[in-house]
Formats: sequence, C-alpha cells, structure tokens
Amino acid sequence: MLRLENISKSYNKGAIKAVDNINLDIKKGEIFGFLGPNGAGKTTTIKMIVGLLKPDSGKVTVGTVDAWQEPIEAKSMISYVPDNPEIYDRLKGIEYLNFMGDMYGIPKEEREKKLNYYLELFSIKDAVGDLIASYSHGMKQKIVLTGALLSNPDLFILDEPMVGLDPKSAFNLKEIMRKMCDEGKTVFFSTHVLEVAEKLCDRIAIINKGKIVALGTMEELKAHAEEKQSLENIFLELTE
Ligand SMILES: Nc1ncnc2c1ncn2[C@@H]1O[C@H](COP(=O)(O)OP(=O)(O)OP(=O)(O)O)[C@@H](O)[C@H]1O
Repeated sequence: MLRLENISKSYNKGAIKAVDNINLDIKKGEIFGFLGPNGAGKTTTIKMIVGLLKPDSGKVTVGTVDAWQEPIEAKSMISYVPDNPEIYDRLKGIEYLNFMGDMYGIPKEEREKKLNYYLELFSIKDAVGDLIASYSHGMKQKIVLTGALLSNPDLFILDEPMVGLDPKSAFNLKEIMRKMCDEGKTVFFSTHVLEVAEKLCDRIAIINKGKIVALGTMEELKAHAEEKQSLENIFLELTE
C-alpha cells in the first residue's frame, strides 16, 4: 500500500542529510510504527509521503500510484495528521470540518453521521461552534483527527498522534487505528511512546540519523537483539 524506494532528503544545500536512502514496503491492512530519536528524520520522511516535501531522490508509491507523478490521485487515498495541529485559527471547528468534507467530496448524510460519531467520541461536540483560535492543543488535535477520519482513508498517516491527547482520547484513537487495519486500511504513524508501538503495531521501523536501523515485527526485532527483551532496550541500543 505504501512503498518508499531509495528516498533521500537533505536540507541547507546538502549540509544536513535528514533522510538517507531509506526503503520501506508497507502492506495493506498493516499498522506500522515509525520510531526514532529527536531529529532522526521521521517528520521529513512523512512529509515526503504526503506530498509536502519533494524527495531529492527516490520514489514514493501509494497503492499503485507514484505519489510525486500523480499527487492528487495519491492524496485522495491519504489522510494525514501532522505533529503540529496548526490549522486555520479564524475558522470555527465545524467550518474546518466541512471544508475537509468538501475537499474529499463526502456526501452530506455520511458527513453528518461521521461528524456526530467522532465529535462525540473525542468529547469535542460542544466546541465545534467556537473559533479554532480559542482551542487548546489537544482540542485542535481532535479536530484535525476528526477531519482526517471523515474520508475513511486507505492510508492513514499520523505524526506523533498521541501528543496532547487525554488518556481516553488516546485510547479511542488506538482503537480506531486497530479497527481501520482490521477493515483492510493501512496505518503508518510515528511515535516516541514505545509502549504504544509495542502493543499496537504489526511492524516497526527504527530510524536513526536518517537511516533505517531496524525493521520487523516485535518478535523479529527481539530475535535480532539477542538478550535485549524490551523495545526500549532495543531502541536505546540501536540509537546510541
Ligand atoms: N526545514 C528544515 N531546515 C533545515 N533542517 C531541517 C528542517 N527540518 C528538519 N531539519 C533537520 O533534519 C533532521 C531531521 O528532522 P526531522 O524533523 O525529520 O526529525 P524527527 O525524527 O521528526 O524529529 P522529532 O522526533 O524531534 O520530531 C534534523 O537534523 C533537523 O534538524
């Protein structure tokens, strides 16, 4: 469902090699965790997948589509939740959500049904009439999540989605991610919360200094790490 082939990206005219020739092949129905220390290259990779940063080299394929040759086609399959939910401050929550619904062409009845469901689930129904400027970080995060879920995407990409969410909403989001995969959708997310990755993910990749240093199921990672039992130990060992 998502394939990265020899993807690289540098900043400052090559002075910072943020992502260094990475390859990933993520299957339909898979929930995939992308881990790495601060500055490892996670957000840069994600931005190249969703069409916000052009790779210096390499290919991104979403479904059967080259994401940089046919960007609209690729984006119609993707929903993206960025690490920083800085959205249109001067819109009301409901205006932003209807904008998202319009962009993805979600019919009125389906839109209302989904909005009711997610706004209730994230306990944010009462705030949708207020300006986004008045929202807390977590409330903005919930509005972005709701907007991203409206289109029932084939590929759901989230950059550190648990940050700022209260425990109940984080739990609900994890349930949604699992359910989407059970329905054949694909979820790719970055996180610093190793317990979430360990419990939720079918496979995990660890990126360090722009390179993939580990890739596989928890069992495979453990098998390679000899006596290092927990994901925390494996992570610390590989990202020293
Ligand atoms: N716009 C930019 N200009 C210059 N350098 C950048 C830019 N964005 C990121 N970098 C650098 O690229 C590298 C990778 O950054 P990136 O944001 O992809 O890491 P990350 O793994 O998402 O980190 P974090 O966990 O802290 O969010 C870092 O060295 C960072 O300083």
